[in-house]
Amino acid sequence: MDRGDLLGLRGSGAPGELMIVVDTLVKTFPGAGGAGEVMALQGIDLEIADGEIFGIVGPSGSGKSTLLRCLNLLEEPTSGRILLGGDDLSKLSGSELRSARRRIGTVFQQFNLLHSRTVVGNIEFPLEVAGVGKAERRSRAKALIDLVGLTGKEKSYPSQLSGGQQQRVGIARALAAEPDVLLCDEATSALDPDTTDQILDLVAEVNRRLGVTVVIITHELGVLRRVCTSAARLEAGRIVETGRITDLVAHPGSALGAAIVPVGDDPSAGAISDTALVTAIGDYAHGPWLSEMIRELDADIAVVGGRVEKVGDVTVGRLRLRFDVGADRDRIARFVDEREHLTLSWGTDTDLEGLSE
Ligand SMILES: Nc1ncnc2c1ncn2[C@@H]1O[C@H](COP(=O)(O)OP(=O)(O)OP(=O)(O)O)[C@@H](O)[C@H]1O
Repeated sequence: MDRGDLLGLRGSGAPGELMIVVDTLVKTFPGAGGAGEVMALQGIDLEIADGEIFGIVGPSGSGKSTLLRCLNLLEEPTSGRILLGGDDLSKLSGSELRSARRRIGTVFQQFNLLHSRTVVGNIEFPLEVAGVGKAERRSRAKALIDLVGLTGKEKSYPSQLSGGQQQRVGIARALAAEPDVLLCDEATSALDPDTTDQILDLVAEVNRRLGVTVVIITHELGVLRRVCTSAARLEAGRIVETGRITDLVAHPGSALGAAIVPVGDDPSAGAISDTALVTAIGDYAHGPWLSEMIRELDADIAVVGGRVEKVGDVTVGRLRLRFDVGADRDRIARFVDEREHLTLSWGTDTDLEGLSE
């Protein structure tokens, strides 16, 4: 699929069309010192729609990097398939494989720039390797420098740039071959919080203007909140939950949703099992649903925790509520069920490893 001229800005891809399909992907490595095999990926199924910004999270050793390396064709799957825009990558070899590689750009945590080359030289490098002529290289590099906000820095070397500027070069270089997919491997982990936000905003702009599908490996909840449209959580080489971010947040049983909008422990020291976590999504989060609940249920309710977050461009409010002893849980459930934008679960949140604020 041709992403077109970078100078001509585009909207995102056809909604609903799948860009990446991972089908029963298994990856094993030989164990160290003759020990048995390490099964890094144990049958991953994943669908990523064209134009999405898809986050992948999980604790250390859960298989995130292995999955990313299978997606950018640095690792060969042991079994299973990866389809990119409908093409089965496992069936490609030689020149087809090389051109498939150019459909995927990768941005690294440590930028991985060539220190002996200028900004322009770094961005042009993948185009040189691909045999693109000089005039075309220059014009693409210029458009990308503009896009990532580095105009005036063309002749600087990486050592003369801040971390955020170096990552802008990393993003421009990854986009040089006009890929369909941008893979970001902990691309903001080496950056301070303000620079992280600027780089995330750039990734979102690239996604919107070029229509590039973005896959982000991250341990930062802020990344999921700020830019991701969907996410998957890995544990021990398997996907344990996946979905649109707003659906995960609204879903009462979702550990990832709870981590994205955490309410925290109940400081009133009562039993958590007696409290309910109520989530309100969108405009409803701004509305008087709590007073409605108190009126309609004629209940005494204490608010013992709460948080309101912007998740993408949707507001999500979560409250931990303590009802009076003997409250009618069925009636409370009915009240919530009758309202499309409210969900409720009783009891505790699960603590997730490998995620930080
Ligand atoms: N080249 C390799 N040889 C042997 N085992 C490997 C290799 N690469 C990864 N593994 C093993 O596969 C499992 C998954 O590793 P992977 O690096 O994909 O996890 P991760 O979720 O990216 O971890 P982290 O967050 O720490 O980077 C681990 O048990 C790891 O030790």
